[in-house]
Amino acid sequence: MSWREWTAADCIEWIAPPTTDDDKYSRGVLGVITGSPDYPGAAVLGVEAAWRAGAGMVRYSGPRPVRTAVLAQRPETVTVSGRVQGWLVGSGIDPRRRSFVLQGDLQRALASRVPVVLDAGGLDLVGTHTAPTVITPHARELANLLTARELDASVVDVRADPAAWAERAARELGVAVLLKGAVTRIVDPDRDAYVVTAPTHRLATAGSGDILGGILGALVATNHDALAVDAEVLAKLAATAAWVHGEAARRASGVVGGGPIVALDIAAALPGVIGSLLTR
Ligand SMILES: NC(=O)C1=CN([C@@H]2O[C@H](COP(=O)(O)OP(=O)(O)OC[C@H]3O[C@@H](n4cnc5c(N)ncnc54)[C@H](O)[C@@H]3O)[C@@H](O)[C@H]2O)[C@@H](O)CC1
Ligand SMILES: Nc1ncnc2c1ncn2[C@@H]1O[C@H](COP(=O)(O)OP(=O)(O)O)[C@@H](O)[C@H]1O
Repeated sequence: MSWREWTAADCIEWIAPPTTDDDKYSRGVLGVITGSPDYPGAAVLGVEAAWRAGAGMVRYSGPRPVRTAVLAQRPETVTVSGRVQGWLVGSGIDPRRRSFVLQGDLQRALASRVPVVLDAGGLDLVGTHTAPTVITPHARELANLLTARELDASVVDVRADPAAWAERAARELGVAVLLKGAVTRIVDPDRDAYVVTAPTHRLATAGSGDILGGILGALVATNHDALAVDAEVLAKLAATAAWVHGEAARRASGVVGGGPIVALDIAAALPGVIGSLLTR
């Protein structure tokens, strides 16, 4: 299998600017089930990134205190259920502590025949999906997921040969895989394989992966028409999300002379990155 470095030029096709005929629904509605009383921030970060990456609407579902935190940061967010064209599920959820209500919401999302981004505490739901799905593990999460499926892999194994394990996971689980790291690898079950090399290690900061989930969720929602006719688009959207994420972190850090950034800084830099892709 050959892995190709994904570039800015590759991203352009997947960054759809709104047109005269668009409204918030046609742009793409992202449904988000993330966060928990232990990790409310993960929900705030993912929702913020989804808005900043161009979703037409973000619908958030989660426990009341988390909803309150999400709305405090981003009052544009809708918290009633309704039609969605993409799901972002799992960031900031502890898979061992999912409530009955949450379990029902997750099952409905996975059964809804709408494309899904599965992150963190939603990763174990892979296999119950009914539409094109991309999982976004880091090395330890991928090792845990594979081991739970009796495909024994340690974090050391995954780190030693991330490409092979990402490919194996895509094949065995029937989903696109975005394996996070300083080099992010994206592969789909039909073997399209892309690499995104992070332009800054400042990305390695808590909550950065939650931001990536929001970007990818927004891209899934805004490209719902293309995804409906070709599931392979999902790997390209995932590679675009990783590239945009890295570039936003590079820009955010540049503003402070190459210094430290926090996850929300990455989200704040997204409109500039997307705008400059559109004017290339
Ligand atoms: N502000 C927030 O609410 C935040 C919530 N977060 C959420 O916290 C939950 C747990 O996240 P973590 O996965 O960091 O779990 P933990 O912080 O519980 O770490 C679990 C284990 O995974 C290892 N690990 C973490 N990142 C790794 C990597 N890139 N490669 C290999 N091993 C790695 C750690 O060393 C640790 O042994 C997730 O649901 C996540 O979405 C995090 O994103 C941090 C910020
Ligand atoms: N050393 C590194 N250099 C560049 N990017 C990194 C590095 N380590 C992690 N990343 C990126 O930072 C993000 C971290 O996500 P994740 O592991 O989910 O953390 P969190 O759970 O705190 O959000 C991922 O996009 C990953 O690719």
